[in-house]
Amino acid sequence: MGEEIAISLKNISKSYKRYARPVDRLKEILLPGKSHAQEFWALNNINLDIPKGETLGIIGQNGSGKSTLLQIIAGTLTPTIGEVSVHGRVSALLELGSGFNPEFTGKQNVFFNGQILGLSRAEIEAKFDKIASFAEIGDFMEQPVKTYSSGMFVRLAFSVAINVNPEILIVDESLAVGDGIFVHRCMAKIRDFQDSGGTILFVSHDVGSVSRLCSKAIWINQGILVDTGQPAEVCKHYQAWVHEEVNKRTSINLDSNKNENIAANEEEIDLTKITIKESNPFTKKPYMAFYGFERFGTGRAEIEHISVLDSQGKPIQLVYPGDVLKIRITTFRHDKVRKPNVGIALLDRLRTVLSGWSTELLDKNFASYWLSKSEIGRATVDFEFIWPHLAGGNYALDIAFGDGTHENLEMLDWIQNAIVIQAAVNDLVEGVFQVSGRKIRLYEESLCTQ
Ligand SMILES: Nc1ncnc2c1ncn2[C@@H]1O[C@H](COP(=O)(O)OP(=O)(O)OP(=O)(O)O)[C@@H](O)[C@H]1O
Repeated sequence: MGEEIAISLKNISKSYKRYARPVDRLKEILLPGKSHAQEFWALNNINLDIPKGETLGIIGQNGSGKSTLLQIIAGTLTPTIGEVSVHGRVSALLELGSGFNPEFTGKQNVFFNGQILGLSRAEIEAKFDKIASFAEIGDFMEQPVKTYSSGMFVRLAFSVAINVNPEILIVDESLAVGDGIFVHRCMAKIRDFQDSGGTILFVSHDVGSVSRLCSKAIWINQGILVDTGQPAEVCKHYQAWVHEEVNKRTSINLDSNKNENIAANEEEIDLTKITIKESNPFTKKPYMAFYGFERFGTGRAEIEHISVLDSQGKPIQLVYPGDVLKIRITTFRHDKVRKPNVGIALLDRLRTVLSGWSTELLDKNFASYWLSKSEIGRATVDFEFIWPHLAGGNYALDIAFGDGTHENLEMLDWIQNAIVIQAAVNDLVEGVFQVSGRKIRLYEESLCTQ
């Protein structure tokens, strides 16, 4: 028997009307029959089957069509073309508190929302205390929601969404508005919901959360489904593309070296072009090393070589907590680099960034004494650090070479998964890492019985 499908989208397209000027909208109202609008396709021919129990991550830049897609699934928008079938009760936490009436009190909104979700009054009454206690907004429950802070809004909205026994839960980044403790409580609830077989659609720009939480991911760009698959893979492709885009916007002095692979306003994204670069876009020559690795950047300077060494400078295959590691990165500048900045990021196998640091972060003056010798040429940077008490397994390093500062950086060369580090442990590590300085003390009280 095949897997049970919770949501099926067939050839879904959605067009919106767009008016060049506000007066065009008015003209259309006053003179019906003649359209003054332009047709804008926010979604284009989306085909997707989401099995029951899946946690699907949806990524894409602003305006790519994610909310439109979710609203179609939630039933608050109808597609212009195509068929949607949804099996199960959908509870959507879309945009901050949407679906709440600002004039109603929190309590009235709980009832109002519950009814929209198909619950009877008696059912909502039975759940009300649970909803109120999870939201923890106290007396504000009796106040109109227009008086709520954005954090209170999201507390109540999430509490309603999760406590109405949905079968499909749609959550977007508005959760991040909550304070740290609340976000933890929400994540615990989301995990319980996953464990109980619920289907989740999770929209986020944070690729780390998508990799950690989701069993599958899709990437939507300009209304087109450009990638679908394992979350870590899809996130990697998306990040690669984001970097290309950032470079396109910030690139300077590159007019004569435009990479014809990346046509401006390219309609469809060809993943083979953006993820694996065998030749340097600046020199047009094969990269000096790392053929076939996923890398991106303008190529005005590149990473030539990376090695993982121990404190004595010997290559190291296996690391233990407490070992001193040196990541030796050799770079080559083909062109003038104003502020060289090398960075490394340590990632787990789900591509969660565990830690990241750069030459700029460790030493503000690093760039200036680096450049004291020559404009074009080779330089080697050693990143030395102590391997943390992480659980055993494979960890990856992304290595980046940029021109500029953290806020304004031209990515010259970024190599994903440039190095994989095999980590071992001497003792059992419960969880992701072992906290340091662990001690136990016993204070026993003796009770004298006479
Ligand atoms: N009611 C509307 N009328 C006209 N255009 C719209 C309407 N709603 C959305 N759009 C346009 O459709 C495109 C997709 O919007 P959508 O909100 O679905 O994107 P998104 O990926 O959710 O963006 P974000 O990450 O910023 O929330 C955008 O270009 C947006 O301007």
